[in-house]
Amino acid sequence: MTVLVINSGSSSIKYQLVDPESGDAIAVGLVEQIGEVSSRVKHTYNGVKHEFEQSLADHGEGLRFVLELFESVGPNLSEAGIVAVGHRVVQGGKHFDGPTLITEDVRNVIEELAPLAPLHNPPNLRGIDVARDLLDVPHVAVFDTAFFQTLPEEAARYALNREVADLYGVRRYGAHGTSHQYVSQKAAEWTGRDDLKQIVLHLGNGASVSAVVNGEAVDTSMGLTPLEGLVMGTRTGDIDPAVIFHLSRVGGMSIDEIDDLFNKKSGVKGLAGENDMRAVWAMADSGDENAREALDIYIHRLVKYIGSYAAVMGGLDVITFTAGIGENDDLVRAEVLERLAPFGLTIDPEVNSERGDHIRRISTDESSVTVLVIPTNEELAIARQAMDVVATLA
Ligand SMILES: Nc1ncnc2c1ncn2[C@@H]1O[C@H](COP(=O)(O)OP(=O)(O)O)[C@@H](O)[C@H]1O
Ligand SMILES: CC(=O)OP(=O)(O)O
Ligand SMILES: [Mg+2]
Repeated sequence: MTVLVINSGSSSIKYQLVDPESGDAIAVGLVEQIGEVSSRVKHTYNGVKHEFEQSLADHGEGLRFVLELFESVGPNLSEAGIVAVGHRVVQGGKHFDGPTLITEDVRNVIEELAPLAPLHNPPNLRGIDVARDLLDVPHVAVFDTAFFQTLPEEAARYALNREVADLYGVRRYGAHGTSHQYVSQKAAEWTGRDDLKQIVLHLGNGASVSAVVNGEAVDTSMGLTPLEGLVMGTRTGDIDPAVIFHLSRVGGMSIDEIDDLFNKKSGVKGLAGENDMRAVWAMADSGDENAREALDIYIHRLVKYIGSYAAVMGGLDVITFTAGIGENDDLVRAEVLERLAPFGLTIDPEVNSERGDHIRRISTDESSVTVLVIPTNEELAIARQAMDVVATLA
């Protein structure tokens, strides 16, 4: 019994054929640079990595190519015992508080919500359409926003005119919820406690932080769209909204140009010229002042959120780092935690510099807060949630 999981990002598709019970991945793959002159595809099956360079105009073409790879390289999908396809969908608005069977109506709601995740929902939808066309099994949407449906009103509502906000559905929906939920549950299991005050730092290309009390989210940094909050690979995160008025009135920029600037040309890339943290550290090490400043701004924003979420929760037991940067970048972790030393956080540098896919505690026995590194696994979480829906269909 297997589930095919499709995670379409703004310019990539991550996919896994996974056994939801054991958690074993039978095949995993990644399509990158979709829409550019040449896209890169990596497909791993039976321990062998197959790589391709291919022109793939959009996510639909990308997914078709992937499904053909399963035929040519394997495993053959018609013999793989697929019982469901799980789709990551970033924005579910107020409509969905859990995994949902994709019907025509559900598909149309995901389409209507596209303006609230313009970089994510359209590719999510292309993946859904192509996969539903080619694979005749239940398709389940797992929403990034679902875990944040419990946010208290004080965290979810902006101090924006109530009538306008309600008319246009303007509130904070959050994102990356599947990861925040998976990782916070793992932290509870690891510590053997479910009464924790936790901060989860999901630091990938997109990045967000959540405050979780007793397993429920009470605040998170992404808002109406995945643009709010932390400094990200290419996104500004928090910024005074008056910057938009200024760039429009004084800079003569259009709304679409500002949207593109904030989402794709800002963040670490807009400050340092590169968005991969490995490149940014290398630049900073060789004396590039803009790169060093980009890191300082990135770390400053993280420290600010950690402090404010500890205050919101009235205490803090566990901080967990996850996703590409959170799991792999020991220098970011060390600099963030160094700045929290006045609050009694102490770090074990040796454990912090360990590499690998294992859960580890990087704080010392004496530390006032337990600090963990926990690899996220959105694909496994999506597969298991898809199975929960399939179980209700029998
Ligand atoms: N060894 C590493 N050291 C530092 N940063 C890393 C390392 N590996 C990956 N990253 C960072 O992780 C990012 C990708 O994270 P990921 O969670 O896969 O993002 P997304 O899901 O948004 O594509 C890269 O852009 C890079 O900055
Ligand atoms: C919501 C979001 O930012 O997702 P990603 O990190 O995959 O871009
Ligand atoms: Mg991601």
